Amino acid sequence: MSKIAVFGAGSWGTAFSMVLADAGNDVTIWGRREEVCATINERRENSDYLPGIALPPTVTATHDPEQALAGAEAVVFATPSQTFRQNLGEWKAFLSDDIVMISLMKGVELGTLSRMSEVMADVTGAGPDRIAVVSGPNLAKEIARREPAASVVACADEEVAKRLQALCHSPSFRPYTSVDVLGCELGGAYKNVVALSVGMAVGLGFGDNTTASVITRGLAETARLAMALGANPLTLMGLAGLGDLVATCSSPLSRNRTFGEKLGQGMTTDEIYASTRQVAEGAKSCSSLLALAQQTGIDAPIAEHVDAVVAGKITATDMMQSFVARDTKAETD
Ligand SMILES: NC(=O)C1=CN([C@@H]2O[C@H](COP(=O)(O)OP(=O)(O)OC[C@H]3O[C@@H](n4cnc5c(N)ncnc54)[C@H](O)[C@@H]3O)[C@@H](O)[C@H]2O)C=CC1
Ligand SMILES: O=C(CO)COP(=O)(O)O
Repeated sequence: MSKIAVFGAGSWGTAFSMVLADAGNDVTIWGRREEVCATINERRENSDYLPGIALPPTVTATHDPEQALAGAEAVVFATPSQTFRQNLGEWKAFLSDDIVMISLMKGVELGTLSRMSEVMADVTGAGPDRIAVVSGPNLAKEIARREPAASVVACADEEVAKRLQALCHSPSFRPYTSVDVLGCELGGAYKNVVALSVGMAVGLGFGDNTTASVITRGLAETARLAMALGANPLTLMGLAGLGDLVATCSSPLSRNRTFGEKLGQGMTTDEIYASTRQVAEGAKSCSSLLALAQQTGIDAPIAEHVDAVVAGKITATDMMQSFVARDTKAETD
């Protein structure tokens, strides 16, 4: 039985802990709030994030990072992206020199424009063979209900990816390997921005033609940037690209789509932040992805418009009108 540490006792950290436990591992969650850890240990439930879901006996929680990491062969990170660099700086002292780090996070850092694998490399000095990501159509609540789903485990070292794949292959969770860490991370971060714009369309009362058009152009925009940065185009057609984009943009469970829906209904960004504790990564990553696209010389109208709506510079209605009115061009340009 392998011991795995999972940092982050929110929706996805907890649901992925269940996957790891179902796959036969002994899992220790590090939680920021002691009361959440106590509930997990005493009531076998994370009532704040996954109420009504019974946790397997091999999942326990602690607020002590050293204790969480003791004897762990891999550590999984599932906290918000924008604070991850600071968090990891605090946890770094407890990481062994050979531990493999896995990011579940779907954001790009503001300012540095770093992906989470790059933050892990910067902060710890670890090489690419110790850095991996898991990304795919994996809405936490559905995973926690053990509904069948697939995902991608990406690491530049294929042997490491295969080892991690075996660690998280459970009866309801099917991981595929990839060596395209960049493609998986950009697919995961960009789909949140596209889900914001789809949510806005839904909030404005538009139907399936509108959402399908935005989803498809969102995939084109994601692929344009990711390929310019060196991603394999097939990654964007796969689970961490199209798969996650479809799941997130279609599901009322998505926090990003819901955030967009509220913007479409006329709420302001501050009002939405005040209404939920859960992270909607796209509301921040729209700025970093836009900056990354500008730096790379890539046209990114969806990121540009979502960023402007989130910043309160234009309305969701302005965004939709502008999408249609933009200069016309060939679909493949
Ligand atoms: N929920 C989902 O369905 C999925 C989420 N993800 C990604 O996983 C990451 C985590 O998301 P969720 O677990 O859903 O978020 P969440 O909002 O449910 O939980 C976030 C967790 O991080 C903790 N946290 C918040 N601020 C913190 C800070 N400054 N320092 C340390 N811990 C902090 C919270 O207490 C909470 O335990 C995000 O990047 C998200 O995009 C990826 C796939 C699925
Ligand atoms: O990444 C996700 C599903 O794969 C979850 O999306 P949200 O963060 O929008 O809830």
